[in-house]
Amino acid sequence: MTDPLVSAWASDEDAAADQTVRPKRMSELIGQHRVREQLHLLLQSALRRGSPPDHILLSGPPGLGKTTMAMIVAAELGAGLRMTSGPAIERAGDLAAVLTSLQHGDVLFIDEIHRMARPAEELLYSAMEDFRVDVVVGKGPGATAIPLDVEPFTLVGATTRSGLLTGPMRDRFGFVGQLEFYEPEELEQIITRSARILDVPILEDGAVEIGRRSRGTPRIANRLLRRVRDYAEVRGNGVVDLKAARAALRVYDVDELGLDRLDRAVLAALLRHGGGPVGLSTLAVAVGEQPDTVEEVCEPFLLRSGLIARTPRGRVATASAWRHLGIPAPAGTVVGGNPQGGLSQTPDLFSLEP
Ligand SMILES: Nc1ncnc2c1ncn2[C@@H]1O[C@H](COP(=O)(O)OP(=O)(O)OP(=O)(O)O)[C@@H](O)[C@H]1O
Ligand SMILES: [Mg+2]
Repeated sequence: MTDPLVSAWASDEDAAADQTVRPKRMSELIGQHRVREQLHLLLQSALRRGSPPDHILLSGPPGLGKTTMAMIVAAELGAGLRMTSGPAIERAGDLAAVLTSLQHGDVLFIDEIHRMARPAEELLYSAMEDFRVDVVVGKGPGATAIPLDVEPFTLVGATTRSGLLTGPMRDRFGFVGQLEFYEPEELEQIITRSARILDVPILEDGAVEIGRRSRGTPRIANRLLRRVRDYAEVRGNGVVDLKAARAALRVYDVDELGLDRLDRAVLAALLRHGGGPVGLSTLAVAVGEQPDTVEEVCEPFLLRSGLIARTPRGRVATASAWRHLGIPAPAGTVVGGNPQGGLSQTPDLFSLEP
C-alpha cells in the first residue's frame, strides 16, 4: 500500500485525533462556503417552521468534512443523532429497528450510503418519503408485511462515490451538498485552529507550508500537523515552523506538492514511457502495485493537480509532471493544470506546450 501519511482515508489514529479537533458548530467550520450557506438556509427555515428539514446528501472525497457536517446538522437543529453506515446495515430488519426507534426530529446519519444492501435501501425509500416502513414477518407464502410508522426524521447520507447511488435513492434527497477540496489558505486556517486546540506552538510559515502539502484535505492537514509536531518536539524547539515542517516532511517523504513516494513512482514510470499514454495495468506493474491502488489512491490527486491527464488511450504526463521531476518535457506534451494550487482544474487536453 501507499504511504498512509497522505492518504485521505481515516486511520485509527485519525479517528481518535479527528474527534478532538472536529468543529462542533457551523460557525467553527472553515471553508466550504457554498455548502455551508445552503445548509444554513435549509436548517434555519426548518427551525422556523418547527419541522425537520429535507433529507440531506453530502457527497465528496474522503476527509473533506462529511461526518463533521452531519454532526453539525444535528447540533444546529438541537436534534438527537443516530449514526450508522451502509456496510453495517446487512439486513432490512436492522434498518427497520433503527428507523422505528427514532424520535421526532432526530437526525439519522448513514455513512457510505452507497454501500447499503438493496433490500435495506428499498425499505429506506418508504421511510424517507412517507415515514412508514413495511416490516416483513415470516418467510415464503406465509410472510406478511406489517406497516409501521416512523417519526418524522432527517436522513443525512454521506458518500464518497455519488455515482454509485441509485437514481431512486438520490431523488429522495431534498438537498445535495457537494463538498469541494480546500484552498491552501483554508487549510492553513484549519491547521492553526487545530494547533491551538492541541496546544501546539505554531508559526504562520509552518501552517502555510503544511497547508500547501495537504492535498486540499483537512484530514491530511491535521495528520501532517501531528507529524511535524512530533518532529519539532524531538528534534527541534517544539515550535511548528517552516524549518520544522520542511525537515519533518522530508523525513516522511512528502514533497512540496504533497506527493508521496508512490505518487512520484507513478509519475516517473509515465515519464520512462515517454510521458504516455500508458494503460493503468502497465503503470501498476511498473510501480509494483495493484491497479486499484494506483487508480483510487494516486490518480485522483495527480489528476486534480494537473500532473497527469486521462485520455482514451491511457494516462499521460503533463508538462507540470516533467517540470516537477526536473526533466525537460518533449515537444507536444500536454500542458497541465495548476499544481501549486492543487485544485480541481481539469487539464486542457487540447492546449499543447509551445
Ligand atoms: N470545514 C472544516 N473545518 C475544519 N476542520 C475540518 C473541516 N472539515 C473537516 N475537518 C477536519 O477533518 C477531519 C476529517 O473530516 P470528516 O471526518 O468529517 O471527513 P469525511 O468527509 O467524513 O471523511 P470520510 O469520507 O473518510 O468519512 C475532521 O476531524 C475535522 O477535524
Ligand atoms: Mg466520514
